Amino acid sequence: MSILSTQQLVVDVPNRPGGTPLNLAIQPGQVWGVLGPNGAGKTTLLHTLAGLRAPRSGSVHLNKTPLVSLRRRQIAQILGIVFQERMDSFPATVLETALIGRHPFLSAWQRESSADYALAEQALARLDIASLNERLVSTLSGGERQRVALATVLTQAPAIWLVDEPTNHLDLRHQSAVMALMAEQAASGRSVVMCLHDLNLAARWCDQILLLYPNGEARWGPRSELLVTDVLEPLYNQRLAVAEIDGAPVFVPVHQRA
Ligand SMILES: Nc1ncnc2c1ncn2[C@@H]1O[C@H](COP(=O)(O)OP(=O)(O)OP(=O)(O)O)[C@@H](O)[C@H]1O
Repeated sequence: MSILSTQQLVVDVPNRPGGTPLNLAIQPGQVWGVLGPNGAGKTTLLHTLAGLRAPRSGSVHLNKTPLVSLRRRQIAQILGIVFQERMDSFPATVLETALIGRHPFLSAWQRESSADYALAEQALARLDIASLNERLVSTLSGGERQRVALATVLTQAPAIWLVDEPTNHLDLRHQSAVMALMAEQAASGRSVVMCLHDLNLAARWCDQILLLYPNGEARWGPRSELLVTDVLEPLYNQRLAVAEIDGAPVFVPVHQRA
């Protein structure tokens, strides 16, 4: 399995002078939650970890090789990304879209094999959208599109998942199912890094936490050290109440009256 690491990484957030250099090692089996207020740089970090955006300084390594020295295809054989925003510019069906997950493993003119189709169909069934296989993605609801994006990466079967808001647009049952899928991926020796706004999903499903502050500062470590009100209230500039439910902390914003 693969290790994604950063050495003195400062992400290039426009108009921000600097930030805490990140020295992270994302190990197989780990689920990382990246948390922070709007604009803190979560998406920018994810794009930098994927090699889609150059860092301000420092570097990202995939299995000790600098990401910049790898070809996109080599990266895509190991690392899968679920973006927050998607441009579905080509008319494609759900099944055709999921099959894109196999493209890093095919040569330029090679057609998908029956094994590739089987992987895509299994992934779509796992995301509960097998009945939509023939539908054009452009006709799907927001939650259905989100599940197609996740099924495409599941078809890719990467060792490292980078996921921007995995539960975007999903109803409660599918939120829970997708987080369980991420945990399952980690349990099978893969690693998952996901940006989250929902502290309660992070508290239940992530074991490592990275907090990004609007001024570029960062803290990271085990969930038990960082998902506490003393740390989270200043991060979000928001008072929180906390209770334990079903074995995990649940955070609720407390309205401050003027
Ligand atoms: N191309 C760009 N030009 C100017 N500013 C940009 C550009 N891309 C990102 N930014 C700014 O960089 C900052 C970090 O953006 P980013 O999308 O990484 O934040 P985020 O933590 O993911 O936010 P959110 O929680 O709202 O999704 C934001 O202030 C954003 O406006």
